[in-house]
Order: sequence, then C-alpha cells, then structure tokens
Amino acid sequence: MSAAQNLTNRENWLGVENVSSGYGAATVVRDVSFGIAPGEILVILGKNGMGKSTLLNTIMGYVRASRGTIRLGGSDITNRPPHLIARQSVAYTPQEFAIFQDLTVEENLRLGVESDRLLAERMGDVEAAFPVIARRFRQRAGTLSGGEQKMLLLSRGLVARPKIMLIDEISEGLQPSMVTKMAEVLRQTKQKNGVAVLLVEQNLPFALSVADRYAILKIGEIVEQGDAAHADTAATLEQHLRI
Ligand SMILES: Nc1ncnc2c1ncn2[C@@H]1O[C@H](COP(=O)(O)OP(=O)(O)OP(=O)(O)O)[C@@H](O)[C@H]1O
Repeated sequence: MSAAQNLTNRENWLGVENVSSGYGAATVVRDVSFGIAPGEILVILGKNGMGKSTLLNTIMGYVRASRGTIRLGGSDITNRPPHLIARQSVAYTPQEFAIFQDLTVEENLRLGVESDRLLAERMGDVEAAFPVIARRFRQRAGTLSGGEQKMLLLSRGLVARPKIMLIDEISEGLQPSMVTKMAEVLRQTKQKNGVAVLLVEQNLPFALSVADRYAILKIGEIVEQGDAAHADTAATLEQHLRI
C-alpha cells in the first residue's frame, strides 16, 4: 500500500489523494494526500505563500485540481462547483473577512442555515460558544471589532451544523484571550458534534492546543506529518516554521 493510500484509507469524512493544483501554468499544491475522520482535527502548518489557502480553495472547488481525487463522505467531489460542495455539510471559513459588513449579525448568521426557523433553533449554539455575538444580533456586522467579526465567522460555520469545517487562519490578529476562546470552541465542537476540522494555521501554540494531527506544507508539498500530542512535535514544527 502506498503512503498516500495509508493516509486516506481511514473512515474519513474528507479524503485528499495525490492532489495537485495551482493558477495557470503555476503548480502551487503538489501531490498532497491526507484524510480526516469524524471528530478529528488536522492542522496544516506552513509559512506564508506555501499553498495552504490554495489547498483549502481546491477542496472547496474554487481552484481547479489538475491531478488527484477529493472525497467527501465517500463521494468524489473533485472540481465540483463550490455551492454544491458547501451543500454537503461543509462549512468554509476563509482567511479574509467573509462577513457582509452592511448586513446585521443575524442576517450574516442566516446565510449559514436554510431557514429562519433553523436559525432560531440553533441560536443556542452561538449563545454557548460566543455570548457576545448572540447579544449583538441586530447590530450591523461592519460595526463589530475584528475579533468579534472572526467570532461571527466561526458562529456562521457552527449554525450550519456541518460534518466538516475548513478554517483558514482564524487566530490571525487575535489577542491571546480570544485565541484561547477559539481553541475552546473548536475542541467542544469536535467533541460534542463529532465534526471533522481542517485547520490552516501559522500560530503553533494554538494549533497544537486543538489539533489531533498536523501536516507541514512546504512549497506546496506535505513534508512531514504526525501526531500533535507527540512530545517532540513542538520543537520539530518550530524549526519548519522558522523564517
Ligand atoms: N489567485 C491567485 N493567482 C495566482 N497566484 C496565486 C493566487 N492565489 C495565490 N497565489 C500564489 O500561490 C502561492 C501560495 O499562496 P497561498 O495563499 O495558497 O499560500 P498560503 O500558504 O495560504 O500563504 P499565507 O499564509 O500567506 O496566506 C503564492 O505564491 C501566491 O502568490
């Protein structure tokens, strides 16, 4: 069995097999393989420009895979349109602020669910995770602080009750107490709902506080991966992330 098959043969929600992708003639993601099981958090670590966001965008169908296969719950979703992938219980939290500034907090959350009734039923999820967001239901999202907008972004993912969450650098620019809060919410979400999470991060302490496994992306390739709880992990990873 090849290394790639080993990684993707688990009972995975998401299976990425030998995937390459890029822009025009430039290949950015190179022969990447991994799998994520329900209730598991995998973090992809890497310095700026290594292809982390491109990998997430390839899974979501925004960037075309030139090679390989992406499976979700057993079905092949490679190069399917993003709106169809999102409908398969995938919540995507992109790196750039994907909040509609002129809409209220409530209207932004409403985009994560199919009906007002479902949102009302699931508001308890937001109250439990981020009470500050639940209190600002009618406030225009553009008036929230940067950290609050990130909480809103994650809340929108939570109310979708997804099977898998793809989260791009949620900790970037957040104060330490908010990073701790994000970690707590992610751990609870995976434990309570068995959600599979693919995190992209540069914040090593945050990543290791939530992840079950890690993979390091270097110039588009996974150069190392392993168990996040392993004693040697932090030192090894720091070396890879050093500028
Ligand atoms: N739309 C695009 N068109 C052309 N090249 C792009 C595009 N988006 C990203 N790239 C290039 O692809 C490479 C990887 O970028 P990507 O954003 O995936 O990296 P990253 O690891 O997420 O970095 P960062 O942590 O800085 O966001 C970079 O060289 C970048 O310039």
